[in-house]
Amino acid sequence: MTDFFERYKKIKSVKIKSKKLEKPKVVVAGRSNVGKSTFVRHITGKNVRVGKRPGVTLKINEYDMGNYILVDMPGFGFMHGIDKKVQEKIKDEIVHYIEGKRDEIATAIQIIDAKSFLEIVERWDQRGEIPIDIEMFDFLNELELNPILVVNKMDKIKKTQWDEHLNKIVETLGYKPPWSQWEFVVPAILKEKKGLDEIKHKIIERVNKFKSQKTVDIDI
Ligand SMILES: Nc1nc2c(ncn2[C@@H]2O[C@H](COP(=O)(O)OP(=O)(O)OP(=O)(O)O)[C@@H](O)[C@H]2O)c(=O)[nH]1
Repeated sequence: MTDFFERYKKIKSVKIKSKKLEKPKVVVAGRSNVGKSTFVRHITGKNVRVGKRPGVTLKINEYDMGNYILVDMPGFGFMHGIDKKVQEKIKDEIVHYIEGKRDEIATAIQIIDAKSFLEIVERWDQRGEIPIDIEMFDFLNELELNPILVVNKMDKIKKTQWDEHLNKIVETLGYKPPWSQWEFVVPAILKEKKGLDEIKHKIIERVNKFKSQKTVDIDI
């Protein structure tokens, strides 16, 4: 009996060690052309291709960030010259990946384009469909990934209209204005690295929380 417990304890400690060695993942998602590659290039410091043509990012890229692994997902949504079926397949692959690796993912970053987000939402609403950006954000929340919503290209919005615009965005996602009460919202101008430090800070907070929760889970 004692032997059994000793052996069990040994196996358990090996498991704990190997779990602790795994680095949590942080996934980056967003429609095509929202500035995802710009973000990944700035945060990783590596030379990621930044394209003007939508749909440049076609595969999943992973970057070792020290404390975590940054996973750059392919851009989803409508893309010129890409078949609707292929677009659906990309979306399905993203969903499949995130669901499959849920336990390894500390958080997600969803980047949206401040201006086109509301325009696209309106268009989809008129068709009676759920806009893909909203669908993705709801999905990330349903999985309790506590996603960071990066509202990029704020330079396209007049400074005096920032609050009104951001309020509309949070309202569209089902949250009450003012937007500033929601910790997950980060207005950004990624091409000028504005908002980058705040995003980094939120990632680290979430990664640390994830790591401490993981340890508690395993010790029980
Ligand atoms: N105005 C403005 N443009 C930006 C900003 N950030 C990125 N862009 C531009 O938006 C375009 C698309 O940027 P990317 O970083 O390639 O976007 P992406 O989401 O990776 O696009 P895909 O590769 O198609 O998935 C480029 O022309 C960028 O220079 C920003 O803060 N403001």
